[in-house]
Amino acid sequence: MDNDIERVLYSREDIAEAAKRVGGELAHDYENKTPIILVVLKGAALWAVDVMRYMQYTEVEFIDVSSYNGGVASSGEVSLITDIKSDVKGRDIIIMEDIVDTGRSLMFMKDLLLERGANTVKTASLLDKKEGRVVDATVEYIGFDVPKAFVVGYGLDYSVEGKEFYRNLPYVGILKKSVYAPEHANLVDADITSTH
Ligand SMILES: O=P(O)(O)OC[C@H]1O[C@H](OP(=O)(O)OP(=O)(O)O)[C@H](O)[C@@H]1O
Ligand code: HPA
Ligand SMILES: [Mg+2]
Repeated sequence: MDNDIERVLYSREDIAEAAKRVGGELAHDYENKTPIILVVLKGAALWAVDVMRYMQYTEVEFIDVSSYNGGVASSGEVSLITDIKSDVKGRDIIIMEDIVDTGRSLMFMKDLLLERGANTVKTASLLDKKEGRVVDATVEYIGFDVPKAFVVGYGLDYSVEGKEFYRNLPYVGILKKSVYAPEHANLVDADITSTH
């Protein structure tokens, strides 16, 4: 799998430091509050666990939304796969994301939560790809500002035909173009699947 990575952007140690920093900021800003950490499945699971260790009181909820039905481009439509279990009315919500790219997933969730009467909705994302934005979605707590490239690792996947790859890499790196656009290299499909 490491062979499919063009360049490592953030090491395991860089990410641990970012989680400590963001967790500290959240602990400070939500002192004496009872926020709900809303983990966006599946990609944000690793980052969310790291960050919440630095916080005091939190409740944890999960939501699963999807807009990348395989491949490297947003389908443009966000679908709600699994809804939140608890009532968010009057609550302070911290959305935990691995990446905010076009911003569509985040916008979809913010609208949903505010419509249901959440008191505040803020976002803590491992990565903020500002150059990818097509809607006006803001991230309040950012691990790293990431350049406009398809990145994988530390929760972020590249999926082909329902199979997910690279989520378990302990770092974040740029995926080689030859993996998803074989015409850019001397690779054929068979080589791609055999490299994972
Ligand atoms: O800003 P956007 O362009 O909407 O992209 C960001 C979203 O895309 C990814 O999720 P994905 O749909 O791939 O689901 P996954 O986390 O299960 O891989 C990522 O985890 C974010 O939720
Ligand atoms: O760069 C990305 N990598 C993986 N998943 C993503 N979902 C949105 N952007 C990305
Ligand atoms: Mg994905």
